[in-house]
Amino acid sequence: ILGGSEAKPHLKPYMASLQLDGQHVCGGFLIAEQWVLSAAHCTEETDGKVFQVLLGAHSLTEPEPHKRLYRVRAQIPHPGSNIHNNKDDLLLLQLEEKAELNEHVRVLPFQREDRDVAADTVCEVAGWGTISHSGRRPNVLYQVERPVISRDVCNHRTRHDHTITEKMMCTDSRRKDTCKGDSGGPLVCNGVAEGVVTAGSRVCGNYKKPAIYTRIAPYMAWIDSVMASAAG
Ligand SMILES: O=C(O)c1[nH]c2ccc(F)cc2c1NC(=O)[C@H]1C[C@@H]1c1ccccc1
Repeated sequence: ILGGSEAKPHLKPYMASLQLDGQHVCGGFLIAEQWVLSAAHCTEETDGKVFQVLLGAHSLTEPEPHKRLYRVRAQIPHPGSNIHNNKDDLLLLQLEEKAELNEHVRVLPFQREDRDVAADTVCEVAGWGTISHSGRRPNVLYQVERPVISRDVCNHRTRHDHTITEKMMCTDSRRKDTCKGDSGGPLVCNGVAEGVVTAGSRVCGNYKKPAIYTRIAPYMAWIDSVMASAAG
């Protein structure tokens, strides 16, 4: 997160850290007791290794009473996701067991109505991603508020040049922005998850390259069917 601030501990109890060998790789968030939503690109350089999911954390390094690392039973990237573009950049992770819900671990509802969030709506995004242009990695959760920008502005030739589909959305990236390591985390607007930070590599904090999110509502049927088919 660039230009943001340390999150108030445990005010985002839905946040997940996807880890490999104890290292944070990407963000994610709890959409059901046994399911975390993240970004498919985050599995690219993991050569088939399975993530572990840290829930209930504020600090990645300090011991905290409600922090718990969960094993993952299944990792399901959206079938349309691929390494060449940002399309369908979603990843569902089924935890080995239901997460123990409490003040520090909670499910975040996602938007089920497929309608664009109005431009200029101020949303918030959090993560353990880089907090400086030099690539400094925080050990605590950071957050930042960002206004939504219209798809037309985001698709401008000098911005993302018509690559933003109706299943994506953008936020202004002038100074305050998401960055590497924040991918997979939720864009929360009025208390509801509207988007997932895409994990395609992009420059951060440059107003000419707005942040891109996968909108969640268009994938409601896929999410529900995966969770229903693997239930039990
Ligand atoms: O965050 C992303 O956009 C992104 N996209 C990917 C694609 C493949 C992939 F193997 C990883 C990623 C990845 N995450 C990262 O590189 C994480 C490791 C780096 C990081 C940054 C800040 C703080 C901690 C760790």
